[in-house]
Amino acid sequence: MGYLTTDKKKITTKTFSEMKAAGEKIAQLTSYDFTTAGIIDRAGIDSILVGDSASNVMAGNETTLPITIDEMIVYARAVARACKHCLVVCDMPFGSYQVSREEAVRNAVRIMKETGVDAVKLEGGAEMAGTIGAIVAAGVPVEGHLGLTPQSIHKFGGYGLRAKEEAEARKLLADAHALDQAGCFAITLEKVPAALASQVTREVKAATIGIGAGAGTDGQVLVYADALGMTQGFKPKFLRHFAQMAQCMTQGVQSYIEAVKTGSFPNADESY
Ligand SMILES: Nc1nc(=O)c2c([nH]1)NC[C@@H]1CN(c3ccc(C(=O)N[C@@H](CCC(=O)O)C(=O)O)cc3)CN21
Ligand SMILES: CC(C)C(=O)C(=O)O
Ligand SMILES: [Mg+2]
Repeated sequence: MGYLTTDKKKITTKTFSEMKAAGEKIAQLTSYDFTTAGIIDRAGIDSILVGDSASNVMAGNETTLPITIDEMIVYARAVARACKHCLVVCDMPFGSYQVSREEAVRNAVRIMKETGVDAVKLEGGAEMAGTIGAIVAAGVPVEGHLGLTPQSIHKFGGYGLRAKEEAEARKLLADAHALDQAGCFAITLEKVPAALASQVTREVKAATIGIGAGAGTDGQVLVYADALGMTQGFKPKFLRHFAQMAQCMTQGVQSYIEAVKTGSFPNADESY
C-alpha cells in the first residue's frame, strides 16, 4: 500500500463494504492516464475504474470489443502510478476471461503483476461465477458487471435499458446473487430500472455501483470524459455534465492560437 502524501486513508475493498454498511455513497469515475487520474485522485474520488471504455474514449473505436489486454495494461499502469488514495479497478477486456478459467486467472494475475491496480472487473452473470471464484481464490478482488454489458453488444444488438421485463429482472437478481456468492466485492449495475437496482443493493453483500441504475445503489460510476463534458455527442438520459471541459479546452486552445498568430506568445519573460 505504501506511504500516502496526505492524511486521507488508502481506500480498499474493505472500505467499500464499510461504506455500504454505513450508507456512505461510493463515488467512482473512469480514467485512463496518469495526468487525469492524478487530478481525480487528489480531488477525493473513492475509486477509479480503468474502463475498457478506453476503447471508445482513448482509441476512438465504435465498441469496447477491439481493446487488448496489452493496451489495458498500459492505461492501468499509468493510472495506478498516479493514485495515492482511491481504489483502482481495471476492466478485463473482451476475450481475456471468456475462453477458459485458466486463461482468465492468468490474465487477472498479469494485470495485477504488471499494473499495480487493486482489483479487476469483468462482465457477466452466473455463467462467470466459476471464473470469478477462481480469480478471487488466486487473491485478486473482482468487481462484477450486470445489466448493459457492452462487451456483449452484438448479442443484445443495442444499448437500450436492460431487465425491464419480469423474466429478465428475475435473471439479473439471480445473477447478482451468483456474483455475490462467487466473492465479488462490488457489482456494477448498468442501465437497469432503479427499483431493480435498489432490490439488488438490499439483497447482496457486495457494494453496488450504478450507471443509469437510479439513486438506490451503494455508489455511482460515470466515464470521466462524459461527466466532465468532453464527449459532446454522447448524452444518454442518465448522464449529467458536471463541467464543460470541451468548451473550456476549446477556449484555451483558441487563446493559444490567437497568441501565436499575433506574436504575443512567447513574450520576453517566456524567452531565454
Ligand atoms: N464515453 C463512453 N461512456 C460510456 O458510458 C461508455 C462508453 N463510452 N463505452 C463503453 C460503454 C458503452 N456505454 C453506453 C452506451 C450507450 C448508452 C446509451 O444509453 N445510448 C443511447 C441510447 C441507446 C438505445 O436506447 O438503444 C443514448 O441515449 O445515448 C449507454 C451506455 C457505457 N460505456
Ligand atoms: C461504464 C463503466 C461501468 C465501464 O465498464 C467502462 O467504463 O468501461
Ligand atoms: Mg467496461
